[in-house]
Amino acid sequence: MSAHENVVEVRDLRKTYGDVAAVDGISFEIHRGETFALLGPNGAGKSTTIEILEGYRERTSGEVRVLGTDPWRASLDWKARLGIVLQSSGETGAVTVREQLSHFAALYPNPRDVDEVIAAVGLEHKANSLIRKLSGGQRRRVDVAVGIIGRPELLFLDEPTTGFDPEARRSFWQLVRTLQSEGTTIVLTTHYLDEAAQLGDRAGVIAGGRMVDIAPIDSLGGADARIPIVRWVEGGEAREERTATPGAFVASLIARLGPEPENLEVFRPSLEDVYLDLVGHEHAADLGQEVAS
Ligand SMILES: Nc1ncnc2c1ncn2[C@@H]1O[C@H](COP(=O)(O)OP(=O)(O)OP(=O)(O)O)[C@@H](O)[C@H]1O
Repeated sequence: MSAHENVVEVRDLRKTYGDVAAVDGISFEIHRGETFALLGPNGAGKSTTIEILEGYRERTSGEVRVLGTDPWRASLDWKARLGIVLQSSGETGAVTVREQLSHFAALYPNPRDVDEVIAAVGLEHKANSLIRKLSGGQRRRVDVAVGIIGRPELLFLDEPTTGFDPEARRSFWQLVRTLQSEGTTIVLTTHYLDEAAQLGDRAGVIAGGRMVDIAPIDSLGGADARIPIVRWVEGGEAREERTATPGAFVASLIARLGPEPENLEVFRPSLEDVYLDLVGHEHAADLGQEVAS
């Protein structure tokens, strides 16, 4: 069996801030050409991990290799092979969209065409607008454009679609699919589980600085996580049964309780259910906020 080429290799990574272990001994690999989603609640350690991979933050201990190099000791040539879309750029921009992209394009050895990138992020009609006059979602698209202008081998997308309207998210996903088809390796952090499911090949779930699961997205939580659940109320009490044969189980309930068991429902746990189980229900409120915003 041929081994995957690892673009990212992390072994027992730790990062402490005083007494706080922001990242507490995580290990994972990312293969060339895959999209790896890093999931986890607020404060889980995702940004710290990503910033260490990008070479922005020094680790406390552990082994890290990104494109074969230790990011903390990497050269500018190495940096030119990465594309980075930070959580927020703080970009106020007294320049136009086209000027900004031309500026960044000039820093790379083999940049993409500026106008093609502007079109890819759907900003053709804003190419000559000052960045500070754009809406929040439009500025975010400029961040994405800057991230891909250098034709990166490895692209980091840290909550890329926060603030996008639904249509803009769909077109962003389309853009990511194009990058995937060109062979770009992508590290994505997101609180939108549908985004992870749409774009990710595998996901790592971090909680409290530890990797609680790492698997292809549709296998997260293990084989049993998506076994259907039957819920009903019996004698005033909520009951629940996990069963691979829900039809037969409901038939047995009907035989016992009559044709309409109270509050009967049968459902297969969604990715969100599996995720919440993995990170613990105390984090459900964080996710709720993200979904609602
Ligand atoms: N510069 C810092 N100094 C001290 N503590 C920090 C620093 N940066 C992060 N932390 C702490 O480390 C932990 C992990 O933070 P991190 O930003 O990596 O989480 P995250 O998973 O990216 O969260 P979010 O989803 O909110 O972006 C948190 O407890 C945070 O308060």
